[in-house]
Amino acid sequence: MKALHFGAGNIGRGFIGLLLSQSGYEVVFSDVNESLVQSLQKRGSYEVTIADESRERIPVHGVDAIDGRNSTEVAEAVATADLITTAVGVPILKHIAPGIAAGIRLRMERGGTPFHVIACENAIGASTQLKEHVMSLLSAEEQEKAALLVAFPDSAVDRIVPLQHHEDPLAVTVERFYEWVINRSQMFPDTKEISGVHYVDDLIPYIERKLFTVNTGHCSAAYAGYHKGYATIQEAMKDEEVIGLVNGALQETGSMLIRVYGFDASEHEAYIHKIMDRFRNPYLSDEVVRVGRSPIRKLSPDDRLIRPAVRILEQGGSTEHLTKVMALALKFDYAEDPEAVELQSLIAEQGACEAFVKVSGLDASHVLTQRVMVVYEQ
Ligand SMILES: NC(=O)c1ccc[n+]([C@@H]2O[C@H](COP(=O)([O-])OP(=O)(O)OC[C@H]3O[C@@H](n4cnc5c(N)ncnc54)[C@H](O)[C@@H]3O)[C@@H](O)[C@H]2O)c1
Ligand SMILES: O=P(O)(O)OC[C@@H](O)[C@@H](O)[C@H](O)[C@H](O)CO
Repeated sequence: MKALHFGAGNIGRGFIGLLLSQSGYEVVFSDVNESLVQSLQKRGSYEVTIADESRERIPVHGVDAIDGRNSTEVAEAVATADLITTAVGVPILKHIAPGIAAGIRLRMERGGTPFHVIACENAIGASTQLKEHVMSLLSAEEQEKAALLVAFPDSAVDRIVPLQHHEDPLAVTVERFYEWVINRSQMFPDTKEISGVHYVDDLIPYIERKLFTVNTGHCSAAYAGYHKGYATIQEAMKDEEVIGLVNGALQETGSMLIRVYGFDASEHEAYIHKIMDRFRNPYLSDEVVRVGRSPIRKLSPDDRLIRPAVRILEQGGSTEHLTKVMALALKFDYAEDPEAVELQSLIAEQGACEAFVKVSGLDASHVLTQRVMVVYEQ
């Protein structure tokens, strides 16, 4: 069984590639980073280290790589893979869509077997987004045929994998915890299961719980930590004010999630505590600028801040802490992050309110916009 995985980065190697390999797949990575591709081709293996007291080292053998810029090679790999996964970042999905569409065409011509494409990105409905990009490249007739050949089940992935600074470019250190949930109802029946994956019929409660707890809390620590001059999440999570903000934001999203999905309140509280402990993991060093990356995406309507806050307000709840995190996100001026640079220019040219309105999709008169502006000015 061959799995083609787009994105040989942190999650690609440290999570998805590892699990697929352990599940018996021969993993082929497609990446645009030439040196990464060459190292994987040359060595055919890499090592994952678990960030806890055990420092367990897990070898991943039998891997290969292709150059993601070589469209012929990508299409051929798509045409012959048993499974396709991605961990490239949501904005990159549209760039890998042409290769997938070309591979589907080849597969249709050759009468290939049905397969799944699973986007392992931090977004609601990432595989569905990828499907829309791919389908838009096929004719109406091809789309009809493709629907019988390829399905795009959505998924939720959770494992903290920081930026890696090892001598070995392929080595990757990850936390022990992981969770990979896939929407079974969007899959072809009788498909081989990936070991370690939790299959569910309704993914929405899982992806929202993950995104609005792990990622909401994480970016709260990142933006507050950056503002206070901390380099890592681990440093920021020693500051009582940051802890208070993270916990406050998670109590706000937590009350909303409990109300919408009927989660048990004490189990959800334990989930929050466990996540805050994961942020503190002393065996990891996770830079605030990684976790805060792409503030425009993080402040977009369906992401980890705006979507839960709007729903909380509709329920009559408090968004005091989330509002503060949004104002701090507007202050994230890290010069090496293209979205932070873009956001800061927007603020400089049009003012913070107009910039917030543009990225969040909310009106200037929306109560959330007004509250964020009050905190921002303070
Ligand atoms: N790191 C984490 O803790 C974590 C956890 C859960 C989910 N995620 C999600 O996983 C995704 C990847 O995150 P990451 O931290 O691994 O990022 P990363 O930057 O380490 O990896 C992304 C990889 O994609 C490659 N890439 C870029 N364009 C490409 C293209 N056109 N074709 C093929 N490869 C391409 C890059 O070269 C890079 O190697 C993101 O959506 C992120 O939100 C990350
Ligand atoms: O990858 P992003 O930019 O959506 O979010 C940054 C981190 O919060 C994220 O990568 C987490 O480490 C991960 O989602 C944990 O499962």
